[in-house]
Amino acid sequence: MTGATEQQSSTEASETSPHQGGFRADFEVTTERGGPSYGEMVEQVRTFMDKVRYASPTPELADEVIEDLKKLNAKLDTTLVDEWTSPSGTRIDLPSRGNITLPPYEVRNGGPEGVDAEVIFRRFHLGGNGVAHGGHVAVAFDDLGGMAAALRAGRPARTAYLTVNYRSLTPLETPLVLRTWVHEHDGRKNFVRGTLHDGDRLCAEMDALFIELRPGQA
Ligand SMILES: CCCCCCCCCCCCCCCC(=O)SCCNC(=O)CCNC(=O)[C@H](O)C(C)(C)COP(=O)(O)OP(=O)(O)OC[C@H]1O[C@@H](n2cnc3c(N)ncnc32)[C@H](O)[C@@H]1OP(=O)(O)O
Repeated sequence: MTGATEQQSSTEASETSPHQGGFRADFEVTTERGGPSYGEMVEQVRTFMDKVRYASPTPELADEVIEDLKKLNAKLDTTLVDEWTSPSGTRIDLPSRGNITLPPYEVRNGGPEGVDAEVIFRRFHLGGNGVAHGGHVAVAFDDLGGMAAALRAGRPARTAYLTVNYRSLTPLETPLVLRTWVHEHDGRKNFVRGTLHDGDRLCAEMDALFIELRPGQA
C-alpha cells in the first residue's frame, strides 16, 4: 500500500518511546545516546564515504573491503533500535545532531528568530566539477529550514514545498554559512527563507513552506 500507511503503523508510540504522529512529541535532545565515541564513529563513516567517492580499487581490494563491511554491518545488526531511541538525529552535541544522512553542520545560533549554522559539504557530496550536488544543498536547507520553523512554532513542522535558487557554485570542504528564518507565518504555515554563503558570495537561496503538525498528525 502507500508509504503513509506504513509510516503510521511504524510510528506508534509506546511508554518507552513516546511521541505523537510522525515526529517526536517533544524535541528530544540528548548528548549521551550512543556513548562518547558515537560522534567519532559517524565521522569515520563520513570519511569512508569520502574515500569511496574517489577510490578506484582493484577487484581484490574491493572484495576485501566488502568482507570488512559485512563484518561491520553484522556488528551493528546486534544494536539496532527504532528511530525514536536511536542517537542519530538527537545528539545536539554533534554535527547535524549525529545524523549521518545530513551534510555536517554546527548551529552557531538557533532560536525563534532563526538559525545560523556552519555547514561543510564533504567530498562525498560531490555533484561534478569539484562542487556540491544541488540535492545535498537542498537537504541542508530542508533540515535547517525545518529547524527554524520548529524553533519559532515550538512544535514540529513538515515541508510542504521547498524551492532552491542556485546562484553560484557551492564548494566542497569549505566552511559555509547557512541561515534560515521564518519570514512570515499564518496559522500553521511558516514561510521560511534561507541563504547559503561562501564568505560574501551567495551560493544559494531557499524559499519554503513548513506546516506545523497538529498533535498526532503523521
Ligand atoms: C539547536 C538545536 C535544537 C534542536 C531542535 C530540533 C529541531 C529539529 C528540526 C528537524 C527539522 C527537520 C525538517 C525536515 C522536514 C521534512 O523534510 S518533512 C518531509 C517532507 N515533507 C513531507 O513529506 C510532507 C508531505 N505532505 C504532508 O504531509 C502534508 O501535505 C502537510 C505538509 C503536512 C500539510 O498537510 P495538512 O497538515 O493536512 O495541511 P493542509 O490542511 O492541507 O494545509 C494547511 C494549509 O497549508 C496550505 N498548503 C499545504 N500544502 C501546501 C503547498 N504544497 N503549497 C502551498 N500551500 C500549501 C494549505 O492550502 C492550507 O492553507 P490555508 O487553507 O490554511 O490557508
